[in-house]
Amino acid sequence: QVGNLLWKKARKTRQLLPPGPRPLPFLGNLLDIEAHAPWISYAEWGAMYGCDLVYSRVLGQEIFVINSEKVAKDLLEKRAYNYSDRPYFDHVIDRFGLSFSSVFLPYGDLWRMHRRLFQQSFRNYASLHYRPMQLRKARQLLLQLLSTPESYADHFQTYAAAIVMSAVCGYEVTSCTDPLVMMAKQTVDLTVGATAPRKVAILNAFPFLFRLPLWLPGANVKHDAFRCRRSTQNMLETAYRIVQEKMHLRTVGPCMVSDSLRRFKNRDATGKFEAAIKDTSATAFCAGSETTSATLLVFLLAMVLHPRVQERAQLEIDSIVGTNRLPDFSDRPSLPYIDAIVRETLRWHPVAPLGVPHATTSADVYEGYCIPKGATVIANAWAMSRNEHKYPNPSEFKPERFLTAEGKLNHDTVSFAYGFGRRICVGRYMADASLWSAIVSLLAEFRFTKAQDTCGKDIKIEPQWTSGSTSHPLPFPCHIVARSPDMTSEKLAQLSRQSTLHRGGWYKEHPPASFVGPF
Ligand code: HEM
Repeated sequence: QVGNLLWKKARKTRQLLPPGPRPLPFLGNLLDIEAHAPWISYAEWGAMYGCDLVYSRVLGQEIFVINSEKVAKDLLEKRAYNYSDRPYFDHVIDRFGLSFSSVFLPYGDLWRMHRRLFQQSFRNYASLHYRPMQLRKARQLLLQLLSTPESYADHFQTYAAAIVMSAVCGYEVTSCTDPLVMMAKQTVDLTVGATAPRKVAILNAFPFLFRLPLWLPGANVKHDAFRCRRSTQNMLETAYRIVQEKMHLRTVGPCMVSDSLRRFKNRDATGKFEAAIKDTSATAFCAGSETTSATLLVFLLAMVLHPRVQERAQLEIDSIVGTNRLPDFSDRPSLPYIDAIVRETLRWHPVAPLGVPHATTSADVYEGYCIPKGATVIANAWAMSRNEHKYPNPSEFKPERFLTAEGKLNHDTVSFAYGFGRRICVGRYMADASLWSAIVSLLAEFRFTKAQDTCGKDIKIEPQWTSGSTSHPLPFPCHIVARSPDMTSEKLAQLSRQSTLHRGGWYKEHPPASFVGPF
């Protein structure tokens, strides 16, 4: 009650509100926000008003944007009990068939059940089990890239999806035309488009758009919603069915679904619990594949634009690993520059620039500013990545930022790229290992340069970025070539087999105590 009164007063006087451009009646600040890159508008407001917390209203939605890690930690972590809900865009989430997703669940018992299912398989030590599989997939990625380098974006997507599908339901992806990969890709594309912040705000404010006849302009929303719903439904059923069939045939290896079913076999595996298993698997397919492949695209762009970084990384790999085998996780502690590249990639262009919005469960006051119950609270990872004090010349790609004077990794893990508090990304340990294994393997075997035109001149790259709930570079022209001039698929496959045999015992000899990861 007191919170509500305070909020009414704050809205009226604007004195207790964080700074932000004055909203128009009804539309609010819709027109002040750059549609393609809202994170840039919010970061600019922060700089303009000299405040790390800015306020905007968009079509009746109260939005508080956090532009610094300090404020994000103060609110989303230290006051996590109040900042762990999600804004409920009922019209959008339900119509697009996304209410299954753990990412959008309100903070409550069902979310806790989902989170527990994830944690059992993806917490830091549990995710170590997936490392041999991640390396195997990284080596498949090398082979695919060697045969069709121009399809690099598809290969990254297949790599990311193959890891998630293996970890979640023990499904082995064989090629980029795998039906489950195609299904996941279609669902992810539709979901990322559906959850673009501006679109969500508009559809939430004008739910009648879902009811327009299909021939009217703007009515494609209805069509998209239908496709998205059908696609997510397919995903939900498919993942679960695959595991059940495999369990029936006793061919399923360790994976999230089979582990959950086994762990809870004495419980009633129907109803709520069964639904939660289906929902978490489909969530992982969507949340885990797009983000990882998008980050690999950012990495590739950075390598093409920064040949010196690439050379230094390859020198490091050659001196530690040599050229007779491929790198593996036992090399990780000796390759700090590679880890610095992983971190700089996450920082240089965070693929979830606005994370996923949190929401308050009660009204709050922070540094004299009033934040109402049900407010949307966004952690602007993009603004955090542009912090000039922490990252001088932030638009430059400089992995050295993450190294001490002695060449060791510093303590900055760029954790803001994975969100904050109780809703922090539950797949971050697995994501980190997927990024590392792909990046180190790619650098060990390939050289990435600008493509050349018919006159032999470098083609200038002007990166175009996608916009939605995630952002990554659209495919750009580049030249990907094996470092060894006589490399063939057979030789690469042989190298991969040798490396696996050579280091096969490592995981047994090095149980979780040697966990090397960023968190
Ligand atoms: C580079 C890869 C990845 C990035 C950058 C990333 C980033 C994020 C971010 C920013 C959030 C929102 C956190 C918040 O609300 O504060 C999130 C949530 C989430 N991520 Fe990831 N993620 C990645 C990979 C993965 C993977 C591999 C999985 C699954 C296995 C996954 C599963 C999830 C789930 C389930 C949530 C929702 C958590 C919740 O609401 O409680 N992510 N991720």
